[in-house]
Amino acid sequence: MLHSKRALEEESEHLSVKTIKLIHHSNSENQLLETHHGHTCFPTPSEDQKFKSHGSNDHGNMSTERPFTDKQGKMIKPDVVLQELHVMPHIWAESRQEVCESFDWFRSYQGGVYFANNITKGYLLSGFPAKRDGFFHNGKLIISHGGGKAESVQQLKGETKVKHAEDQKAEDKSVRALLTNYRQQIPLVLLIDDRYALFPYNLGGKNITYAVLGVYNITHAWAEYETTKSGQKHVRFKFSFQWCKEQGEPWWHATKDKIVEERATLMPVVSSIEDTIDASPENDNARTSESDYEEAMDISPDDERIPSTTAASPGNAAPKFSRRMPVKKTEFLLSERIPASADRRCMYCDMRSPLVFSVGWGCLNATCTYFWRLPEAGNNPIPDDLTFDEGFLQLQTLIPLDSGFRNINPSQPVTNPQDKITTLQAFTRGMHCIKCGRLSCRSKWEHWECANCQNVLAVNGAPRPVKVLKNLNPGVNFQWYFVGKDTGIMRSPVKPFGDHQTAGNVLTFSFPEGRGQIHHIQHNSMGPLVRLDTLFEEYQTQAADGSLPFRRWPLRSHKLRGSLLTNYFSQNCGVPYHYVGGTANTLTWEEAPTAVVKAKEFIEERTNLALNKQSEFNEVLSAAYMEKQKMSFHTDDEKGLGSVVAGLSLGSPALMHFRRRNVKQGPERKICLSIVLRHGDVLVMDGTGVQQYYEHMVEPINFRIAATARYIDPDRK
Ligand SMILES: O=C(O)CCC(=O)C(=O)O
Repeated sequence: MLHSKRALEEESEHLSVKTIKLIHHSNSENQLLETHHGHTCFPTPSEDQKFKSHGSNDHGNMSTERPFTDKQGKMIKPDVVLQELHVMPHIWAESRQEVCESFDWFRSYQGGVYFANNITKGYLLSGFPAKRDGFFHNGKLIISHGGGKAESVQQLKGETKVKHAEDQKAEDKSVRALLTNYRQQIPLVLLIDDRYALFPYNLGGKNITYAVLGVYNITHAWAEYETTKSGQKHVRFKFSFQWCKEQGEPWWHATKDKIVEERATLMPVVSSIEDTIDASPENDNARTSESDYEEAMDISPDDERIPSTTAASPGNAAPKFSRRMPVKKTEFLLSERIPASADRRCMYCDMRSPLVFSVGWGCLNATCTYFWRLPEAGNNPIPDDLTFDEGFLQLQTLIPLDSGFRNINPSQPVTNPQDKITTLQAFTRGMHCIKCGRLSCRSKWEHWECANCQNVLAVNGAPRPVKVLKNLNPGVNFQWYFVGKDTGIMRSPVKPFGDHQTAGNVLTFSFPEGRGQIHHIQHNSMGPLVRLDTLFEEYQTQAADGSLPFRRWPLRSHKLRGSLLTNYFSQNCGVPYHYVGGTANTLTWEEAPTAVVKAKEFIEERTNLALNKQSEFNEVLSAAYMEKQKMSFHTDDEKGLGSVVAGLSLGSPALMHFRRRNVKQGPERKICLSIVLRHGDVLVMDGTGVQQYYEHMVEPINFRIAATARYIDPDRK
């Protein structure tokens, strides 16, 4: 159903029907746009701005020419000259991750509609426009389709693949959420990326991939039939979004001599801030396979809250994690809104639909038998070549914008928490640079840094003593390990070991068919705890002063726009480790921070004593996990890797899981072995088969540091 009956009844009265008059002045306040036959609506070309054809556009491009795909999916380059931007957007980014980690209003890594509790918070205008999408009044009125199910053309390994369209339904999650905003007149935030073909300005010229347009209200919602390239008709939901004028003029309207008033002068956020923790995007990791990557990106679109970067002002007390949607829950009656266009009730389905096209009124309720027909033209189908009705494209008077929407700039991170704890989830969120507007991920442990202008926000914390972390409950129903049924994994009896200084227990798990062993070297009360407690603090001190440069490194393969950083922070010493940062992330042993050198010594001592064999390591990857960070499934299949990999755990407990690799979904793909790693434990993966046949992941319960030692052939090719 297009609208609820009640909502439609409450909607506007008819207005006069006029056909749109084309005005040939681009970038003018009153500019109306032509609907091109069989193509997307786009601005009428001015002398220097010619848009020849708008079709699917799925390729990012930094030049002023925009690429499009033709009907066969072949790239074509129309002679589009984009206008220069005279100001930077107030909020912009180069990668999708920067947006999702730093901007409260859009946290969707995959879809274009970000919603929670059935309310849309952010909507991304990107490639794959639908017919009759439009950018009117220089972006104060935008017409776009509801998310998903569109026909799309993808270039995969040199091959063009067409993903066929399907009918959208009012119950589809993203359509449903957009309809809620429309019915309740809840504003939302529009963003664009550089693939959005209707934005007539050159984002690429300023290295902008994503830009936040601002806050809009949905003034109309309706359904259309769209004929796809393969000639089939599919239902598409369309929405018209109108700029909320309380924001002042849109930033892209600035001309050389008239810079638009800064949005910072708008009213501050007054919505309530709550201490709630939202689901962390698990955008891990450097060695992940495609399916893992997808799993890692699987953030619930029904996320309950709008996450906030942090609380309001620097230097304040405790960090706040999220803020609720500043929405009045009482349903707004559509009749209270000043109607702008002619709605009519369908005599067959009794539902109201707006008058959208100059060709005349037709029922735009997709479930009606007379959907997409013209009652005044013998119920003939609405033709494909359409122009918008002039009245429909007029700007409406909207209800005043709720104060909670008047400043959508992310608040600045808390840099000086009273409790000095700086490893909470809030500290993993990105920053919005107040100097240049860029959103940046927290990629460095020691501070936030703008990826554009290097503006720095210091973090004033203190090392966390291990005593508050090491006894945290891992939240599983086994104390030490879990072995899956029918996995063929055998466990040896607990074997104590020790000498005059140190002691512990070893548990060995043997994978079937000689695929290797896992040795869990546990510390016990006789273990070298003080030494390890000090080491945990030393790691933190050196990370905080930057002498141990913990970084989140870009993944080498992923499907997102821009770079994608690992979920955790890491630093490598010794032979470069290509999977995480390579040489850029590596210090030689001469330069190595003392914490790492001590960790390596401890791992060697412990491994040799417990397993009674001499292992030689020449590389240590240290990883630091703030609250909710993890390392997802991967294998250590670095070229030239020796057969023994041994990792020391410090800080909070963690769960380490193993599962078969290279097997399809099904029981064999399930986790076959889980081990609880505690402060001071060393976990040894023994045998090349462990990496060849299994993959592993680590999920810390809270703040944790790990040092994993390997031997890597320095002469590997
Ligand atoms: O955090 C850990 O203990 C796991 C480290 C790990 O899996 C790795 O470095 O490959």
